Amino acid sequence: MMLTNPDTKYRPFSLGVNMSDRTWPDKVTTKAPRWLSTDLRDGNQALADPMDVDKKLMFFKLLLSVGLKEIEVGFPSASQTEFDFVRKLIEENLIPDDVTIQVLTQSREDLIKRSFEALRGAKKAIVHLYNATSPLFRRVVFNMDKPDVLALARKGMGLLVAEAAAQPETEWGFEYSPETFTATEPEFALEVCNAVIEVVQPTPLKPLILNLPATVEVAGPHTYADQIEWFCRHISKRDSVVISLHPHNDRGTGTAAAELALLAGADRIEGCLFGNGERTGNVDLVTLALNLYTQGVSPELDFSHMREVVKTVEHCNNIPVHPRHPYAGELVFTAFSGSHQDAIKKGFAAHEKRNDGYWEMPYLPIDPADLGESYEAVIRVNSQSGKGGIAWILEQNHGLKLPRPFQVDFSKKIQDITDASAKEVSGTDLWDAFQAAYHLTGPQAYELIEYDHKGPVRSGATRTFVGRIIKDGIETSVIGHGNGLISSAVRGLNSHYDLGLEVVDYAEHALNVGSESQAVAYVECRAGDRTVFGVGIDHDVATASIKAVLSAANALKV
Ligand SMILES: CC(=O)SCCNC(=O)CCNC(=O)[C@H](O)C(C)(C)COP(=O)(O)OP(=O)(O)OC[C@H]1O[C@@H](n2cnc3c(N)ncnc32)[C@H](O)[C@@H]1OP(=O)(O)O
Ligand SMILES: CC(C)C(=O)C(=O)O
Ligand SMILES: [Mg+2]
Repeated sequence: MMLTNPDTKYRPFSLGVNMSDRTWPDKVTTKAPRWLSTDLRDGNQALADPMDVDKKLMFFKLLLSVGLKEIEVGFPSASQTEFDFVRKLIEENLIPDDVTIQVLTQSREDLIKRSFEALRGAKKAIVHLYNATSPLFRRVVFNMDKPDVLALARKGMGLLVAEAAAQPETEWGFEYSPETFTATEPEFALEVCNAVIEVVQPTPLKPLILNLPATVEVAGPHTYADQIEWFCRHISKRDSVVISLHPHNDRGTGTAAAELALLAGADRIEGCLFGNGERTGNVDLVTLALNLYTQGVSPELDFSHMREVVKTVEHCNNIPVHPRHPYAGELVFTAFSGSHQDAIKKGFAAHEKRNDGYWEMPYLPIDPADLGESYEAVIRVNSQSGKGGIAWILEQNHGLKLPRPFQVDFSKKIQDITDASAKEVSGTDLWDAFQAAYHLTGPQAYELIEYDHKGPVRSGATRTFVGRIIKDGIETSVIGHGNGLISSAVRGLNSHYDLGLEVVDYAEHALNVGSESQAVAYVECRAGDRTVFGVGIDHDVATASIKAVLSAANALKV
């Protein structure tokens, strides 16, 4: 049972810095940060079955296709697989010149040496060393005082510098993480990082990466932003350090934390695609990048092949991407509900009319096409749907532009189907239902064989419709007079079959689907107190209109 009194079990976060003069809330992000993917390290270490070399390579290639330039490829001292993967990348020359690989190590001499062994012969590499700095870890995990922790960081970074000097053929970069940064006293985190700066002696041309992780997310995103702004203000040699973020998502605010901390002065973000990673995951690079994109800022990452990205990541991680995952889930561009569909349909029409390129679409913050998605999934129909969505699908798939009263009529018929089935109706089902509802397929009481239309083509002149119609299996000749094709046909049908049909509205348009050019005609008819609708499709627009009248006549039989 849930405790009613968490205050006897949990303490509120209290290591915040005093930042009443914070400046980040007024800032705007105008350029992409440096990105590092840690899918192959932090993501991988969180999998029940870590990736083998083949999967790591597949993921690595995917990251290259997305445009990642810094990739943490593993923890080579952890296992043979991790070591072998780094060797493979180097020995088989699989790392493009503009890409830098990074590896992680603890501050332990044997592990550091093994990491450098793994990296031998690399053109460029970043060695990333971490040790936890927070009071809890000092007390419980390391049994160390602050000076011991400082010494551990200094010693490890000193070893990195020495090992790098012994392998001068590689262009080295160094990264230091005070693990559990957000839960560390800010002054102590600063002291450790300044000590590391003393050891590494970075310069603006050879900067040190200081990665400030929310190893476990323990406070709100605004607190992380304050911590980062405070750190940026106080760190020595700010021009010689790259401030990197590494948010995890324990409170579900990893993305917010990264975005606010970026405003607070950070230069670089480490995370994983779709937020894989320890526990609730690392911050999601896809969401961060596309959040920038939809603000008109190029993230310098390419997700125009999103389905392929999702498929590969799902395969390598053996974890599905949630159907509602921002930008990537299979349902995120889909509206089932009527008012959303109506707004989207109107949005697309307005977009086409405006033709200024700007994306202003109700309910769709990004153009699915930018992610390589079609518009097919944008509207799907179930019992929550309305006429607009149904009309959209018929227009997208079959080119039909149903007049509004026709939309209302067909939507009622679909509602009956979805209410009865409690299921989604596919585009194919919708088309089948349309053809059946308006007698384009299936048994028909009235069927046109051929017709002729005679008489002077002049305004007000009487013309004659002569048609051969099959009615309930019996062929009949139908003759009617009127001042137009439709009126003469309707009169003919009324006098032969006593239908009492009256056309109250008519519409037609060309139908270009595939290579075929056809015409479609719609009629709305009254017969006594009944209103029926008819549709006809033919290569010839006049024939389409006769078929539409017969379709309405068929509706009277139902
Ligand atoms: C927040 C993060 O993601 S940190 C990265 C975590 N990733 C991983 O751990 C994945 C790879 N790790 C591994 O495969 C293993 O932990 C190894 C190979 C690195 C080390 O394995 P082992 O030598 O068996 O050590 P094990 O992990 O059990 O214990 C950790 C020891 O290292 C110490 N340690 C932990 N972190 C660090 C560090 N950053 N620097 C120095 N020592 C550390 C611990 O205090 C403990 O010391 P103790 O044995 O004196 O108590
Ligand atoms: C190793 C460090 C950067 C880490 O993964 C974390 O603190 O979450
Ligand atoms: Mg991490």
